[in-house]
Amino acid sequence: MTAVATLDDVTMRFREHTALEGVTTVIERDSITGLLGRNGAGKTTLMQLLTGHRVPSGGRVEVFGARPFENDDVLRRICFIKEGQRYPDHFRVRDALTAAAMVFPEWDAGLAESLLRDFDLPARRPIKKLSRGMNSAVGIIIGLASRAPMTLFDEPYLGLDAVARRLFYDRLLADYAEHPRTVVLSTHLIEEIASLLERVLLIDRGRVLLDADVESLRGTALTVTGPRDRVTAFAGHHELLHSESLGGHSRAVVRLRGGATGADAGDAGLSWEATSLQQLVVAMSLHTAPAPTRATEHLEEVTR
Ligand SMILES: Nc1ncnc2c1ncn2[C@@H]1O[C@H](COP(=O)(O)OP(=O)(O)OP(=O)(O)O)[C@@H](O)[C@H]1O
Repeated sequence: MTAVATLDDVTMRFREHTALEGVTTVIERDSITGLLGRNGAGKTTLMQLLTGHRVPSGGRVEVFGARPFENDDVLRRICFIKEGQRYPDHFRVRDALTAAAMVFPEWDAGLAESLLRDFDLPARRPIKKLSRGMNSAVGIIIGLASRAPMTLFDEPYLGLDAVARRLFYDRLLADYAEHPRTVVLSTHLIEEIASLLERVLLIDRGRVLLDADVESLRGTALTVTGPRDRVTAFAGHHELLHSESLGGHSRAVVRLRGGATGADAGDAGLSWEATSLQQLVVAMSLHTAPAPTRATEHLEEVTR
């Protein structure tokens, strides 16, 4: 594994708010990493650190072996497509592409033209007159045609319809296969992009909750259902992420320990199914959310 970027014990504070705390991770060369997490988890902040838009309050960020902040040698190898990207008021679609062609050394004009056709974008229309989804498509075209060694997409699909999103995933995968590079993609549409991802970095309230190879995650999380006592007994041997009960029946999401498999759940008299990446992310994020009982206790304290 070769690292393109490393974050070492990184903290980012905004006055009294800590957006990231003790984040240590590696972004691998030529991989597609999904940056996941709930609203306000710290995904955009992490991308801003990787792209030199911010300097960490603590710890060290390195990209291509150096600190990215005000480092042209690093920054010219990075393309950052931000959520709701803005362009100069007078820019037409064509102007945005011409400007991008000057900024990115690996720019592929042929790819940009074919993407323009794919997304059905009018090259001469002023960008401020584009619909929200068309505006997002401009960012996606720039991100893909830049062929930047590290490309970051921060929730790139505001307003994009399902067909255009599918187009994005297909074109990304096809171009990535021919021109491997490092892609980091933040999204809430986990189910849609799960098959694209090679790595997943899950951030929860500023901390890393999961940093793993997607392949290695497969089969390690199960959703088991059955009589409550059996589910409880089985979950006791593994890491319980989430559970719900109705009458004497329970359903639980567990991360397996000790090389266990679905067959072990079957032997324990339970029904089981593999947990999808989305289910796993939701269960893990809920697992760390403040417990309702604690919130209630706090409320009671305040009322008293
Ligand atoms: N400039 C800032 N000043 C103060 N707080 C900030 C600033 N930028 C971000 N934050 C806070 O840091 C936290 C992380 O924000 P961030 O935008 O990184 O989250 P996110 O994971 O990208 O969220 P979303 O999925 O909603 O886009 C949030 O609580 C946010 O309010």
